[in-house]
Amino acid sequence: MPDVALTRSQVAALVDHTLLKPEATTDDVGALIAEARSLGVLAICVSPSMLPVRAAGLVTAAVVGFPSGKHHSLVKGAEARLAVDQGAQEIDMVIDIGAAVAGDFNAVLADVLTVREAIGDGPVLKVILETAALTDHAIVESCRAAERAGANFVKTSTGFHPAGGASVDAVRLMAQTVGGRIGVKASGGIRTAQAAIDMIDAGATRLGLSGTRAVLDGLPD
Ligand SMILES: O=C[C@H](O)COP(=O)(O)O
Repeated sequence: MPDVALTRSQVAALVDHTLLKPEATTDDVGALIAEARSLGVLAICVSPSMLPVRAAGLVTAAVVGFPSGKHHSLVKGAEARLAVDQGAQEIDMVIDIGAAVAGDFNAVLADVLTVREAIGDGPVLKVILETAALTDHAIVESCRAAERAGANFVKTSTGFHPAGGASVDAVRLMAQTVGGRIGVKASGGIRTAQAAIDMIDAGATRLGLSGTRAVLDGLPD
């Protein structure tokens, strides 16, 4: 994808403004919503216990099986169902990263399918692979499994794994694998406007940011 001179509003339209810190309070989420509105972003992304929220005009996303992914699939499904019942329009679930590391991509597919079946076809389902902890082969096969299971996006990272967050190489590989059939969300450690542009140039169609204002302030109006 050619390097394009994206404007502040064009990038903002791709952003899930995110607050997933364990210490986050309902007041913090209220401030997140106000800032999201002021920044003109697409969505907010919060922990499921913070729902329901009053975020009219914004898309509300909630994480599931976060951040380890080591929850039973049925627990992830129930968590996702409850989040949707409490107003989430998008679900960002974490796969069982160990299954991907072990090459058990049928288990990855079953995990994602369980959540998809729990929420139905309406909500957007994004699947967090934790790409910094995976080989290129595991990234490719996990993308394929997620797509087969009905994911709407594949997503790089939780932002909480010691292996790191999003990389341009991982985003490019994910984008090549899904071929535009589903979205690619880059998240985890994206701190500057240039980093955001690089991810978009590599094929990211959504950005998960906690430091959204700093990223957008680096872009032309
Ligand atoms: O999308 C979810 C991530 O937690 C955002 O990562 P970040 O806090 O490094 O921007």
